[in-house]
Amino acid sequence: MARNTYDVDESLEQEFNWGHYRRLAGYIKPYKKPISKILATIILANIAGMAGPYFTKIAIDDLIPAGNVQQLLGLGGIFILSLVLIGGCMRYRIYAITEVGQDILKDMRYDIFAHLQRLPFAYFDNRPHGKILIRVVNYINTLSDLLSNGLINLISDLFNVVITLGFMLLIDVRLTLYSMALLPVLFGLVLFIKKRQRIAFQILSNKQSNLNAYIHESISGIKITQSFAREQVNYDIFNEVSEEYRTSWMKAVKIQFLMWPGVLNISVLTTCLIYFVGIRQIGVSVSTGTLIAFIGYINNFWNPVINIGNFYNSLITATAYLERIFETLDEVPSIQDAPDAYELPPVKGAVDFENVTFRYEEGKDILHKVNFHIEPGQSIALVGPTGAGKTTVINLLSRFYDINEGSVKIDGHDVRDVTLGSLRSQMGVMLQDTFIFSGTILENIRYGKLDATEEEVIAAAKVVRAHDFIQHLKDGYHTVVEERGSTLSAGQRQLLSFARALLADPKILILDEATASIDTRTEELLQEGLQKLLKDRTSFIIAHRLSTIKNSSRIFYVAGGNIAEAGTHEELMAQKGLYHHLYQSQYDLLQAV
Ligand SMILES: Nc1ncnc2c1ncn2[C@@H]1O[C@H](COP(=O)(O)OP(=O)(O)OP(=O)(O)O)[C@@H](O)[C@H]1O
Repeated sequence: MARNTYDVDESLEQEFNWGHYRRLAGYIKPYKKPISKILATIILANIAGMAGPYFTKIAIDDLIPAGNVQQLLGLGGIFILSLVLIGGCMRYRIYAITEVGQDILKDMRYDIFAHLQRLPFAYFDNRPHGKILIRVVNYINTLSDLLSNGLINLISDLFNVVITLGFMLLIDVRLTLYSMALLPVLFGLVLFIKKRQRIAFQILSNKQSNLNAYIHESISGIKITQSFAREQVNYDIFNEVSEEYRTSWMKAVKIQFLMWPGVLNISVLTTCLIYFVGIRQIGVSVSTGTLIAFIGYINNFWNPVINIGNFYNSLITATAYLERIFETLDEVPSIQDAPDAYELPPVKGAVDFENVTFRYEEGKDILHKVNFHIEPGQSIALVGPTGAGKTTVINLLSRFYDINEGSVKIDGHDVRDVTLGSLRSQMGVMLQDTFIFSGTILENIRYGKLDATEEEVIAAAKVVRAHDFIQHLKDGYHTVVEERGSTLSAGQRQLLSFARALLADPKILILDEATASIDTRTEELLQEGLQKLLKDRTSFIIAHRLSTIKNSSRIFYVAGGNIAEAGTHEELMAQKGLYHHLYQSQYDLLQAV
C-alpha cells in the first residue's frame, strides 16, 4: 500500500497474531546457552533470597525465645553469605542479559537491513524514507528492554512465584488461599488494558513514524526550504506533527500506567487481608513468627507478579512495533530471481523489446506495445519530451521494474528468466540521480567493482575526464567526500558516477542524462574518450542536449507511450518530423543565445 506523505498514517496490512511471538522466539533461540547460564545464576540467587523469611521465622519462633545466641549468630552468618551470593549473581546477570539482548537486536537489525537491500524500486517509490528508517532504528530499539531485562526477568519472576507459592503452602495452606483471593481482580485488569493499550501504541507508532518522515524530508530538502524562506511554514507543520505525537504518547502511557499501580494496590490489599485474617485468627491459627514470615512471602509473591505485569505491559507495547518490523520483513520482493532462474551467460549486447507494455499504476500505461531490436555494439540515444518514458525504458532493461506485458530480452534471454545478479553485474548504469556515498573518491568509483586496482580506477577517471579535477583535490583520490557529495559540484558528481559505471567494464552501458551538468568543453573531451569506450558495447544514452547524441547508431524519439521515430540523426532530420522539430528548436535557441 502506498504511504506517500508524512501526514498519512500507515495502516496495518496484517493483523496481530501469536505467530509474531513465535518469530521473536526464533531470534532468541540461538542464544539458548548464555540464557541458560543466566537462568542458573538467577535460580541460585532466588533460592538464596527465599531462605530469608524462613530464617526470620526460625529466629522469632524458636531461637530468640530459647535464647540460643550461638545458633542465632550462625543463622546471621549464613544470611550474610546468602546476600553476598545474591549480589554476585545480580552483577553477572545484568551484564550477561544486556549482552544477549543486544545480540538479538543486532540480528534483527541485520535481517531487516538485508531485506531492505533486496526490495525493488517500487517499494521505495511508495514510502517516505523516514518511515523506513524508523523501522530499522527506533522500532527495533524499543524491543531492547523487553529482550534484555524483560524476558529473563519474566522467567526468573515466574520461577520466583512458583517457589514462593511452594513455601507459602508449606507454612499455611489456608493463608495461601486467602492470599490468592484478589487474583481475579488482577485478571480483570489485564483484560481491560490489553486491547486498549495495543491500539494506543499502534497509533503512537504511526505518529512517531510521521514525525520521523517529516524530519527526514525536511533535512533532505533544507536547501530548497531556505532558498524559498519557508522556515516558518515548516516550523508550523513540525509543531503540528510533533503535537500529534505528544498527544498520542500521553494517551498511550495513560493506559499503560494503569497496570503497575493496579497490581500494587491489589498486593497491598492482600497484605492487609492477611494481617486482618492472621491477627483476628479468622479461619486460621498462626503464630506471630509464621504471620511475619508469611507477609515476607507475600511480598516475595507480589513483587514478581508486579514485574510480570510490567513485562506484559512492555510486551503489548512492543507488539505494536513488532508488527511493523515483521511487516517489513514479510514484504515480498516483487522483483526476484525465478525459482529456475539461470546465470545470464557473458553478454554480447543484443537487446529486444517485444510488445512491451508497462505501467507504474493501474490504468495508466507509460509504455504501450513497444518493439525494437538492437544489435550488439550499437549506441542508442533516447530522446523525447519530459515524462515520455525514456528512463522507464532503461529501468526495464535492468529489471528494476517488471513489465506488464511482452518481454525484454538480452541476447535472446528474457530478463525475468535469468538471475538478477548476473543481469545487473553485466550492465553499467548511471542513473539520473547521481549518488555519491560517504567515503573517499576512490571508494566511490570502485563501488561497483570492489577488486579494481587504484590504476584501473585512475584509468576510468581519465577516460571520463574526472582525473583532472580529482588531482586538484586536497588528497586526490583519497579525498573524503560527504554523503550525496555535497562538497562537489553537480558536474563533478556526474563525472564520478560516470567513472563508476565505466569501471565495471559492462557490456551494456546505460547513461541517463549523464552529461547534463557538465560544461560543454569537458563534455567534448569526454565524448572523445567515450567514443573509444563505447566501441563494441551496446549503449543507451538519454540526453536532452541533442548535440551529444548526433553520432549514435540510432536515435529513438520516445513519445505517446511508444517509439514515435527511429533512425540515425541524418535520417530523422530528413524525415522532418518530431526529432527534426526538437533539434531545430534547440539549434534556434542556441543561435539566439
Ligand atoms: N516510480 C514511479 N511511479 C509512478 N509513476 C512514475 C514513476 N516514475 C515515473 N513515473 C511516471 O512515468 C512517466 C515516465 O517517466 P520517465 O522518468 O520514464 O520519463 P522520462 O522520459 O525519462 O522524463 P525526463 O526526460 O523528464 O527524465 C512520467 O509521466 C512519470 O510521471
